Amino acid sequence: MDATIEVRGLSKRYGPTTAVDGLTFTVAPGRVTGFVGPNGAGKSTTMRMIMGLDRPDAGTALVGGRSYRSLRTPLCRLGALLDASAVHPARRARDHLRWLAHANGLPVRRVDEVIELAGLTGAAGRRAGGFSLGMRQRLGIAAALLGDPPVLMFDEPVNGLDPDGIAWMRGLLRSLAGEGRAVLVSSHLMSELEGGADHLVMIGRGRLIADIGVGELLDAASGGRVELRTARRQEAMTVLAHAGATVTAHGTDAVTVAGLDSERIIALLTGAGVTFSGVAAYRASLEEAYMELTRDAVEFQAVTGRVAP
Ligand SMILES: Nc1ncnc2c1ncn2[C@@H]1O[C@H](COP(=O)(O)OP(=O)(O)OP(=O)(O)O)[C@@H](O)[C@H]1O
Repeated sequence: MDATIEVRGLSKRYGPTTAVDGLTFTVAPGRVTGFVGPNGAGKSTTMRMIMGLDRPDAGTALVGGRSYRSLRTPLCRLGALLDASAVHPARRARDHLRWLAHANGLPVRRVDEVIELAGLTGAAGRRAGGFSLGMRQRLGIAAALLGDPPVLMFDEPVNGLDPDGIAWMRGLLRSLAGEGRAVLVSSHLMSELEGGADHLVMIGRGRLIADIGVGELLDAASGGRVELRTARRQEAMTVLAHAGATVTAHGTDAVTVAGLDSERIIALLTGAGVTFSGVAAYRASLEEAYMELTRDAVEFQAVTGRVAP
Protein backbone atom coordinates (compact mmCIF):
# COMPACT_ATOMS: atom_id res chain seq x y z
CA MET A 1 0.00 0.00 0.00
CA ASP A 2 1.36 3.43 -0.90
CA ALA A 3 1.78 5.99 1.85
CA THR A 4 -0.30 8.86 0.55
CA ILE A 5 -3.40 10.87 1.21
CA GLU A 6 -5.17 11.97 -1.97
CA VAL A 7 -7.87 14.60 -1.74
CA ARG A 8 -9.76 15.27 -4.97
CA GLY A 9 -12.45 17.91 -5.43
CA LEU A 10 -13.52 17.62 -1.80
CA SER A 11 -16.46 19.82 -0.71
CA LYS A 12 -18.55 20.06 2.44
CA ARG A 13 -21.35 22.41 3.40
CA TYR A 14 -22.97 22.87 6.78
CA GLY A 15 -26.26 24.62 6.05
CA PRO A 16 -25.32 28.00 4.58
CA THR A 17 -21.60 27.58 5.42
CA THR A 18 -19.26 26.15 2.80
CA ALA A 19 -16.56 24.63 5.01
CA VAL A 20 -14.55 22.95 2.23
CA ASP A 21 -14.85 24.02 -1.39
CA GLY A 22 -13.44 21.83 -4.19
CA LEU A 23 -10.18 21.03 -2.42
CA THR A 24 -7.54 18.95 -4.24
CA PHE A 25 -4.10 18.04 -2.89
CA THR A 26 -1.83 15.07 -2.24
CA VAL A 27 0.16 14.28 0.90
CA ALA A 28 3.29 12.50 -0.31
CA PRO A 29 5.40 9.99 1.62
CA GLY A 30 8.75 10.93 3.16
CA ARG A 31 7.92 14.50 4.01
CA VAL A 32 6.00 16.61 6.49
CA THR A 33 3.15 18.46 4.80
CA GLY A 34 1.87 21.45 6.76
CA PHE A 35 -1.85 22.06 6.36
CA VAL A 36 -2.26 25.72 7.13
CA GLY A 37 -5.01 28.30 7.09
CA PRO A 38 -6.74 30.72 9.44
CA ASN A 39 -9.31 29.63 12.01
CA GLY A 40 -12.38 28.30 10.25
CA ALA A 41 -10.55 27.71 6.94
CA GLY A 42 -11.74 24.08 6.77
CA LYS A 43 -8.72 22.10 7.99
CA SER A 44 -10.48 20.02 10.64
CA THR A 45 -13.43 19.36 8.36
CA THR A 46 -11.05 18.10 5.65
CA MET A 47 -9.29 15.84 8.14
CA ARG A 48 -12.59 14.47 9.41
CA MET A 49 -13.59 13.65 5.83
CA ILE A 50 -10.23 11.90 5.23
CA MET A 51 -11.07 9.71 8.25
CA GLY A 52 -14.62 9.09 7.10
CA LEU A 53 -16.08 10.90 10.13
CA ASP A 54 -17.88 13.40 7.90
CA ARG A 55 -19.40 12.60 4.54
CA PRO A 56 -18.30 14.90 1.68
CA ASP A 57 -20.95 16.56 -0.48
CA ALA A 58 -18.58 16.09 -3.42
CA GLY A 59 -15.14 14.65 -4.13
CA THR A 60 -13.06 11.90 -2.57
CA ALA A 61 -10.39 11.46 0.07
CA LEU A 62 -8.24 8.33 -0.21
CA VAL A 63 -5.67 6.88 2.19
CA GLY A 64 -3.18 4.71 0.33
CA GLY A 65 -5.58 4.57 -2.59
CA ARG A 66 -8.64 3.51 -0.56
CA SER A 67 -11.35 5.25 1.38
CA TYR A 68 -10.70 5.13 5.13
CA ARG A 69 -13.99 3.38 5.80
CA SER A 70 -13.03 0.52 3.47
CA LEU A 71 -9.75 -0.19 5.30
CA ARG A 72 -9.76 -3.48 7.19
CA THR A 73 -7.07 -2.49 9.70
CA PRO A 74 -7.40 1.31 9.74
CA LEU A 75 -5.01 1.91 12.68
CA CYS A 76 -2.27 0.17 10.66
CA ARG A 77 -2.96 2.42 7.66
CA LEU A 78 -3.59 5.86 9.09
CA GLY A 79 -2.72 7.16 12.54
CA ALA A 80 -4.54 10.33 13.48
CA LEU A 81 -4.81 12.79 16.31
CA LEU A 82 -7.88 14.91 15.76
CA ASP A 83 -9.12 15.62 19.27
CA ALA A 84 -6.75 15.15 22.19
CA SER A 85 -9.58 15.28 24.73
CA ALA A 86 -11.21 12.12 23.37
CA VAL A 87 -9.92 9.92 26.20
CA HIS A 88 -11.92 8.78 29.23
CA PRO A 89 -10.57 10.88 32.13
CA ALA A 90 -10.60 7.99 34.62
CA ARG A 91 -8.49 5.78 32.39
CA ARG A 92 -4.75 5.51 32.92
CA ALA A 93 -2.67 6.31 29.83
CA ARG A 94 -1.18 2.81 29.52
CA ASP A 95 -4.59 1.16 30.01
CA HIS A 96 -6.13 3.40 27.36
CA LEU A 97 -3.46 2.33 24.87
CA ARG A 98 -3.77 -1.35 25.86
CA TRP A 99 -7.50 -1.17 25.33
CA LEU A 100 -7.00 0.43 21.90
CA ALA A 101 -4.41 -2.20 20.96
CA HIS A 102 -6.68 -5.02 22.10
CA ALA A 103 -9.76 -3.63 20.31
CA ASN A 104 -7.78 -3.35 17.08
CA GLY A 105 -5.96 -6.68 17.23
CA LEU A 106 -2.56 -5.04 17.69
CA PRO A 107 0.26 -6.57 19.76
CA VAL A 108 0.23 -5.26 23.35
CA ARG A 109 4.05 -4.99 23.35
CA ARG A 110 3.61 -2.06 20.94
CA VAL A 111 2.05 -0.09 23.83
CA ASP A 112 5.35 0.39 25.67
CA GLU A 113 7.08 1.33 22.40
CA VAL A 114 4.63 4.13 21.62
CA ILE A 115 4.67 5.34 25.24
CA GLU A 116 8.39 5.83 24.84
CA LEU A 117 8.10 7.36 21.35
CA ALA A 118 5.59 9.89 22.66
CA GLY A 119 7.73 10.75 25.70
CA LEU A 120 5.09 9.50 28.16
CA THR A 121 7.12 6.93 30.08
CA GLY A 122 6.90 8.78 33.41
CA ALA A 123 3.16 9.39 33.10
CA ALA A 124 1.94 6.08 31.66
CA GLY A 125 0.42 4.97 34.98
CA ARG A 126 -1.46 8.22 35.58
CA ARG A 127 -5.11 8.89 34.83
CA ALA A 128 -5.72 10.90 31.64
CA GLY A 129 -8.13 13.22 33.51
CA GLY A 130 -5.16 14.75 35.35
CA PHE A 131 -3.15 15.35 32.19
CA SER A 132 -2.26 18.81 30.88
CA LEU A 133 -3.27 19.56 27.30
CA GLY A 134 0.32 18.91 26.24
CA MET A 135 0.27 15.46 27.92
CA ARG A 136 -3.05 14.65 26.27
CA GLN A 137 -1.51 15.61 22.91
CA ARG A 138 1.30 13.15 23.60
CA LEU A 139 -1.19 10.43 24.54
CA GLY A 140 -3.11 11.09 21.31
CA ILE A 141 0.13 10.80 19.36
CA ALA A 142 1.00 7.54 21.12
CA ALA A 143 -2.41 6.20 20.07
CA ALA A 144 -1.86 7.37 16.48
CA LEU A 145 1.45 5.49 16.34
CA LEU A 146 0.05 2.26 17.82
CA GLY A 147 -0.54 0.52 14.48
CA ASP A 148 2.82 1.68 13.05
CA PRO A 149 0.92 3.28 10.13
CA PRO A 150 2.56 4.62 6.94
CA VAL A 151 0.30 7.69 6.99
CA LEU A 152 -0.10 10.10 9.90
CA MET A 153 -2.42 13.04 10.35
CA PHE A 154 -2.32 15.42 13.31
CA ASP A 155 -4.74 18.32 13.84
CA GLU A 156 -2.98 21.22 15.62
CA PRO A 157 -0.58 18.91 17.50
CA VAL A 158 1.54 21.68 19.02
CA ASN A 159 -1.48 23.40 20.50
CA GLY A 160 -0.85 23.56 24.25
CA LEU A 161 2.79 22.53 24.05
CA ASP A 162 5.55 24.59 25.66
CA PRO A 163 8.64 25.53 23.56
CA ASP A 164 10.44 22.29 24.53
CA GLY A 165 7.33 20.35 23.57
CA ILE A 166 7.12 22.17 20.22
CA ALA A 167 10.78 21.36 19.47
CA TRP A 168 10.16 17.74 20.46
CA MET A 169 7.11 17.59 18.18
CA ARG A 170 9.09 18.97 15.23
CA GLY A 171 11.75 16.32 15.77
CA LEU A 172 9.14 13.56 15.98
CA LEU A 173 7.37 14.69 12.78
CA ARG A 174 10.70 14.89 10.98
CA SER A 175 11.77 11.42 12.09
CA LEU A 176 8.40 9.92 11.11
CA ALA A 177 8.71 11.47 7.64
CA GLY A 178 12.37 10.35 7.53
CA GLU A 179 11.12 6.77 7.89
CA GLY A 180 9.18 7.28 4.64
CA ARG A 181 5.77 8.00 6.17
CA ALA A 182 3.37 10.60 4.82
CA VAL A 183 2.74 13.16 7.57
CA LEU A 184 -0.02 15.79 7.42
CA VAL A 185 0.01 18.32 10.24
CA SER A 186 -2.38 21.25 10.56
CA SER A 187 -1.84 24.62 12.14
CA HIS A 188 -3.50 28.02 11.97
CA LEU A 189 -0.12 29.63 12.75
CA MET A 190 2.48 29.66 10.02
CA SER A 191 5.20 30.26 12.63
CA GLU A 192 4.42 26.89 14.26
CA LEU A 193 5.39 25.14 11.03
CA GLU A 194 8.68 27.04 10.62
CA GLY A 195 11.46 24.47 10.58
CA GLY A 196 8.93 21.63 10.85
CA ALA A 197 7.31 21.26 7.43
CA ASP A 198 8.83 20.42 4.04
CA HIS A 199 5.74 21.18 2.03
CA LEU A 200 2.68 23.36 2.58
CA VAL A 201 -0.93 23.06 1.58
CA MET A 202 -2.50 26.44 2.37
CA ILE A 203 -6.24 26.95 2.42
CA GLY A 204 -8.57 29.85 3.06
CA ARG A 205 -12.37 29.74 3.16
CA GLY A 206 -12.25 26.07 2.23
CA ARG A 207 -10.27 26.66 -0.97
CA LEU A 208 -6.69 25.94 -1.95
CA ILE A 209 -4.43 29.00 -1.85
CA ALA A 210 -1.11 27.26 -2.51
CA ASP A 211 0.40 23.78 -2.68
CA ILE A 212 4.11 24.45 -2.58
CA GLY A 213 7.48 23.32 -1.19
CA VAL A 214 8.67 25.34 1.82
CA GLY A 215 12.04 26.00 0.12
CA GLU A 216 10.38 27.21 -3.07
CA LEU A 217 8.01 29.46 -1.11
CA LEU A 218 10.80 30.99 0.98
CA ASP A 219 13.00 31.52 -2.11
CA ALA A 220 10.14 33.34 -3.84
CA ALA A 221 9.39 35.46 -0.76
CA SER A 222 13.07 36.19 -0.15
CA GLY A 223 13.21 37.49 -3.73
CA GLY A 224 17.01 37.53 -4.06
CA ARG A 225 17.19 40.27 -1.41
CA VAL A 226 20.28 40.92 0.70
CA GLU A 227 20.40 41.78 4.39
CA LEU A 228 22.98 44.32 5.45
CA ARG A 229 24.02 45.10 9.04
CA THR A 230 25.67 48.42 9.71
CA ALA A 231 25.91 50.97 12.50
CA ARG A 232 25.97 53.68 9.78
CA ARG A 233 22.57 52.77 8.40
CA GLN A 234 21.45 56.14 7.07
CA GLU A 235 24.62 56.64 5.03
CA ALA A 236 24.48 53.08 3.70
CA MET A 237 20.86 53.50 2.65
CA THR A 238 21.68 56.73 0.81
CA VAL A 239 24.59 55.13 -1.08
CA LEU A 240 22.60 52.03 -2.05
CA ALA A 241 19.45 53.92 -3.02
CA HIS A 242 21.56 56.19 -5.18
CA ALA A 243 22.83 53.08 -7.00
CA GLY A 244 19.23 52.08 -7.77
CA ALA A 245 18.49 49.66 -4.91
CA THR A 246 15.24 49.50 -2.97
CA VAL A 247 16.20 49.69 0.70
CA THR A 248 14.12 48.99 3.80
CA ALA A 249 15.33 49.58 7.35
CA HIS A 250 14.37 47.12 10.08
CA GLY A 251 15.51 46.23 13.56
CA THR A 252 18.14 48.53 15.05
CA ASP A 253 20.93 48.18 12.50
CA ALA A 254 19.61 46.16 9.56
CA VAL A 255 18.68 47.08 6.00
CA THR A 256 17.03 44.80 3.44
CA VAL A 257 18.32 45.54 -0.03
CA ALA A 258 16.57 44.62 -3.28
CA GLY A 259 18.01 45.16 -6.73
CA LEU A 260 21.73 44.76 -6.00
CA ASP A 261 23.74 41.61 -5.31
CA SER A 262 26.07 41.18 -2.30
CA GLU A 263 29.27 41.84 -4.26
CA ARG A 264 27.99 45.13 -5.64
CA ILE A 265 26.74 46.22 -2.19
CA ILE A 266 30.14 45.50 -0.63
CA ALA A 267 31.93 47.36 -3.46
CA LEU A 268 29.65 50.40 -3.17
CA LEU A 269 29.88 50.65 0.64
CA THR A 270 33.64 50.10 0.64
CA GLY A 271 34.02 52.74 -2.09
CA ALA A 272 31.99 55.23 -0.05
CA GLY A 273 33.88 54.43 3.17
CA VAL A 274 30.75 53.16 4.95
CA THR A 275 31.63 50.38 7.39
CA PHE A 276 29.33 47.38 7.90
CA SER A 277 29.35 44.26 10.05
CA GLY A 278 27.52 41.79 7.79
CA VAL A 279 26.11 41.16 4.32
CA ALA A 280 24.09 37.99 3.78
CA ALA A 281 21.30 36.60 1.64
CA TYR A 282 17.97 37.67 3.14
CA ARG A 283 15.82 34.76 4.33
CA ALA A 284 12.10 35.48 4.67
CA SER A 285 10.20 33.84 7.51
CA LEU A 286 7.29 31.54 6.71
CA GLU A 287 4.96 34.09 8.30
CA GLU A 288 6.23 36.80 5.95
CA ALA A 289 5.95 34.47 2.95
CA TYR A 290 2.35 33.74 3.90
CA MET A 291 1.52 37.43 4.26
CA GLU A 292 2.99 38.13 0.82
CA LEU A 293 1.13 35.25 -0.70
CA THR A 294 -2.22 36.46 0.57
CA ARG A 295 -1.52 40.22 0.61
CA ASP A 296 -3.36 41.34 -2.49
CA ALA A 297 -5.87 38.55 -2.60
CA VAL A 298 -9.33 40.04 -2.43
CA GLU A 299 -10.68 36.59 -3.15
CA PHE A 300 -8.39 33.67 -2.36
CA GLN A 301 -7.01 32.30 -5.58
CA ALA A 302 -6.06 28.68 -6.19
CA VAL A 303 -2.40 28.24 -7.02
CA THR A 304 -0.63 24.94 -7.44
CA GLY A 305 3.13 24.68 -7.23
CA ARG A 306 3.79 28.38 -7.51
CA VAL A 307 3.31 31.59 -5.62
CA ALA A 308 0.37 33.75 -6.56
CA PRO A 309 1.42 36.71 -8.78
N1 LIG B 1 -20.33 20.41 12.57
C1 LIG B 1 -20.38 21.64 12.06
N2 LIG B 1 -21.56 22.29 11.94
C2 LIG B 1 -21.65 23.53 11.41
N3 LIG B 1 -20.57 24.24 10.96
C3 LIG B 1 -19.38 23.64 11.04
C4 LIG B 1 -19.20 22.32 11.60
N4 LIG B 1 -17.88 22.01 11.55
C5 LIG B 1 -17.26 23.08 11.00
N5 LIG B 1 -18.15 24.04 10.69
C6 LIG B 1 -17.84 25.34 10.06
O1 LIG B 1 -17.05 25.07 8.91
C7 LIG B 1 -16.00 26.01 8.76
C8 LIG B 1 -14.67 25.30 8.76
O2 LIG B 1 -14.39 24.82 10.09
P1 LIG B 1 -13.12 23.94 10.45
O3 LIG B 1 -13.25 23.59 11.90
O4 LIG B 1 -12.98 22.83 9.48
O5 LIG B 1 -11.93 24.97 10.24
P2 LIG B 1 -10.43 24.89 10.74
O6 LIG B 1 -9.60 25.38 9.59
O7 LIG B 1 -10.13 23.53 11.27
O8 LIG B 1 -10.39 25.96 11.90
P3 LIG B 1 -9.56 25.97 13.28
O9 LIG B 1 -8.15 26.39 12.94
O10 LIG B 1 -10.29 27.00 14.06
O11 LIG B 1 -9.65 24.59 13.88
C9 LIG B 1 -16.18 27.01 9.89
O12 LIG B 1 -16.94 28.09 9.40
C10 LIG B 1 -16.96 26.23 10.92
O13 LIG B 1 -17.73 27.09 11.72
